[in-house]
Amino acid sequence: MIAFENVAYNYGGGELLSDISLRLAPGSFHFLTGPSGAGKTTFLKLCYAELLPTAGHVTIFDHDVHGLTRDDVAMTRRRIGVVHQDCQFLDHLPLSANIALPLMVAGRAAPQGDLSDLMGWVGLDRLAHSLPPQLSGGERQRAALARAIITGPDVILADEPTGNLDWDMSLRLLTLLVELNRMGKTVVVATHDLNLIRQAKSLTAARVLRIAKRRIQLAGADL
Ligand SMILES: Nc1ncnc2c1ncn2[C@@H]1O[C@H](COP(=O)(O)OP(=O)(O)OP(=O)(O)O)[C@@H](O)[C@H]1O
Repeated sequence: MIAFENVAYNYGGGELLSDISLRLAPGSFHFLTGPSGAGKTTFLKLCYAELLPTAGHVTIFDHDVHGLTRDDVAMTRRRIGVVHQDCQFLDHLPLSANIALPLMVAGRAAPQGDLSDLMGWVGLDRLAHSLPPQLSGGERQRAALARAIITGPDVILADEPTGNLDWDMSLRLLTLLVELNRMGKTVVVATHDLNLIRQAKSLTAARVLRIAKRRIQLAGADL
């Protein structure tokens, strides 16, 4: 689904990621961990062609990103839902409109039933008419997840989705991600939170990728 072959990335100050070869198989669940600044967000950006590798090949849905036209990138992005570390909303639009925004941008209408089902699933149905500044951190993160999946992507990339959340809310978000994976979605979650990863192991067969010294390796059972 997404494959890296001898990939490196360099912002200009030396290689941040080097010689990365891995494959994110359809329906897999991966955590990505590593110290702050190790390159987790950079790796995720390579997974949705926001960045192109400075060496090696990234293949997304069987297409090498170097050969993608701008239209191809737009099509590819529709199949990948991204929950950004610092999720931004349009503060003057109600939550339901914010969540439906990716569909509108794609020129598709959100069937009202589908939108309310999705908002119910993330537990935000009663906040459909609220404005983003009125939301708590956990509500914002669940809204960001709903917005990332409204187009029905095959892949969900979440960058520190539980960063500022308390444990109960982190678990709630994790449960949603695990449910999405059970529905067949390929999920990658970047996180510092080793407790969350341990908890997830009781819920799903997640693999853990660890970035260290510019390389990404499968972590052992010590987590
Ligand atoms: N656009 C950029 N230009 C130059 N350097 C950058 C750019 N974006 C990120 N970096 C640097 O690349 C390194 C890795 O950043 P990245 O955000 O991928 O790390 P991270 O593991 O996600 O960190 P954190 O856990 O703190 O979010 C950092 O040193 C960062 O300062």
